[in-house]
Order: sequence, then C-alpha cells, then structure tokens
Amino acid sequence: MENKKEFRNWLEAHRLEHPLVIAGPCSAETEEQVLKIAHELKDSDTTYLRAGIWKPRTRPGNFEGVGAIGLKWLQKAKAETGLLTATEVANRAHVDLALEHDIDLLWIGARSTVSPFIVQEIADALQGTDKVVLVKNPVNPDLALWIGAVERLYTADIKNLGVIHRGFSTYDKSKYRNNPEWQIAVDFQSKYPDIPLICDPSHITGKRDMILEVSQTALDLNYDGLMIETHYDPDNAWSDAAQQVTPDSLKQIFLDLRIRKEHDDEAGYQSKLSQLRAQIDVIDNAIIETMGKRMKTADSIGALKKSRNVAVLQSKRWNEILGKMILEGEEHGLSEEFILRVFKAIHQESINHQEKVING
Ligand SMILES: O=C(O)C(=O)C[C@]1(C(=O)O)C=C[C@@H](O)C=C1
Repeated sequence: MENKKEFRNWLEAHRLEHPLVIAGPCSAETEEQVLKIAHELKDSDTTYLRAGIWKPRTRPGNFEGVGAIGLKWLQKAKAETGLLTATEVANRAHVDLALEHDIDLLWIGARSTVSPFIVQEIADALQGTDKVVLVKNPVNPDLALWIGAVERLYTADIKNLGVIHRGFSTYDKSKYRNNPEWQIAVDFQSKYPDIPLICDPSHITGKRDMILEVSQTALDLNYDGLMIETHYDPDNAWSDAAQQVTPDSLKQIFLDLRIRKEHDDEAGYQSKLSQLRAQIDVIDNAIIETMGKRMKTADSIGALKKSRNVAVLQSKRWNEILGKMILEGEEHGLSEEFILRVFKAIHQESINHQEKVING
C-alpha cells in the first residue's frame, strides 16, 4: 500500500481549524448518560461522540458493555446535538449492527488489531463502506502488524481510513498505562504521512491528570487529532474511571493546548532553521564516523579474542561501560533511558561484528 494524498480527504472534509476531537464516555451506560454527555460536548471542539458499546475487558466478571441498545442512544444523541457518532467493533456482528444504526466512525481496538483473522473478518464485513474506519495500534509494539491491519481494510476498498495511537503494553512498571513508544507512531507517520493519525491519551496515560501533557506531545509531533474519554461523573464511570475527564475539563484541555502549525515560511525562521539543520547534519556525520571507528576497534578485539579463544560477551566490562555512560550522559543532559537504548544497540552491533570476525 502506497501513501496517497486522498487518505486525508475525509478529515479535510470536516474543514476544522483545530485537531479533530473524538470524545465521549469509555462505555455507554444509560440513555440519560449518553445524552447528557453529548449535550455537554455540543459546544466543544468535538466532532465525533464516542462510546464503547461492547467492552473487551482484560478479565471476565467486569461490565462488558450495554450492547446494541447503546447504538440507539448514540443515534438519538446525534439527532439531538448534531455530533457524529463513533464506536468500537470487534467482529462481523458488531459491524452489521453499527452499520444498521448508521454509526459514522468505527474503530478496531488494540486487542483486535493483533489478530489478522479478526481484522480480516471486520474488513470483509465493511467491504466498500464510506464510513470512517480507524485502527488502533496493536497491544504489542509491532509496526508491521499495525500497517497490515490498515492494508486489510484498504484492500477491502475502505477509503476513509485512519489510525489511533493508544500506546503499548509492557510488563515493566511505567508511569503510563500503555507505554507511548512515540517512535512507532512517528515511523507510521513517516511511511504514511497522509493517513490521519489520532492520539488516544486516555489509554496511554490511564490517568486524567496526565492527559494534557501527552496530548501536547502528540500535537508537537503533528498528530491530526485526539480521542479523549469524557464523562460527566468520571469517578463513578462503569469502566476506566481514572482516565476519564469531564466535558468542562476537556474544554479546558483544548484552551491549554498549544496547537502547532506544520510549516512556517517566514524568512528569518527559515534561515535560522537551515543553519541549525546544517549543524545537525555535521553532528550526525560525526556520530556515524565515530560509530564506524568504534566497530573497527571491536573487530580488532574480536580478532584478539579469536587468537586466544575468548568469549565475545564480557558482562563485567559491559556493565562498567553502561554505568559510566549513564553518569556521563547525565552530565550532558541525556536521560538514562536514552543512554540505555543507545548503548544496548551499540553493544549488540559490537557483538555482531565480533561474531563475524571470530567465526569468520
Ligand atoms: O571489551 C570487550 O571485551 C569487548 O568485546 C567490547 C564490548 C564493547 O563493545 O564495548 C563488546 C562486548 C563485550 O560484552 C564487552 C564490551
């Protein structure tokens, strides 16, 4: 699948002067709840009212959604407020019901994106639709799987496509509910710059007080929109209580967010930017040259080890290097996370070089 300018058509047709906003409760709970939230969102930047109708939960025994009756509540909310409607679908039956109730935007959840069988079933059920279909990233950090899901929809002649970045599961504890791994979404954006990219800060953070910060990062990275879970009484929501915000907080978030433009043609800005980019080019070349030198030295170590039949991996030395580099990095304003990532990659490359020499 090639990138195409037309991928943006559905988004541009909205003629928004701000990022696209999809907001609404995690789950539809009652008709009154859906209608009350819709009315409170009516005079916000929201274009699509979202509500989960079928809720895939990690463990059984929790509230699993109200089912098809909720689609009627969404329809009623649309008729009363003019907001378009959005919900998650996870199989053919969901798609058929959502289409029957004229839902405007359907998304495929992270747990479905991991399964090509499910994605294909949904793509077949949606064949040729002009509804908007968004694909959340898979729970595991796998760009190919994410792209593969979009390709299945594209191949089923679904033209109004987009993706939602909701973060990735990790076993390690982190301050996020789902680690953003921004680089994966940035890689998606570089490959398909015209597929609308929406950030879901509610699922990334899992906490309402971090939503502004993560939304700002998304806008700084040129995302096209935000999907934010919104409930008039978040603490008593039937699902995901900690990450929902009130409609008033949502409006405040949009007042606080600084919306960046993609380009600026102003001459002074352009000339300063060119100068700084020239500096970056010089520095990047120096980094590559230094890395090349380091790997040549690793080749020599490999040859030396080969002559004495010594193992490539030297954990004690490696841990010393890491500890030293974390401290040095700190002095240069580099985070421990960054140093670990970079030096683990350097170490792996050094091992690969030595493996070639020692077994060559
Ligand atoms: O010091 C060594 O013995 C090396 O092989 C070099 C090096 C490195 O690249 O820094 C690589 C592998 C070892 O695990 C430790 C360090």
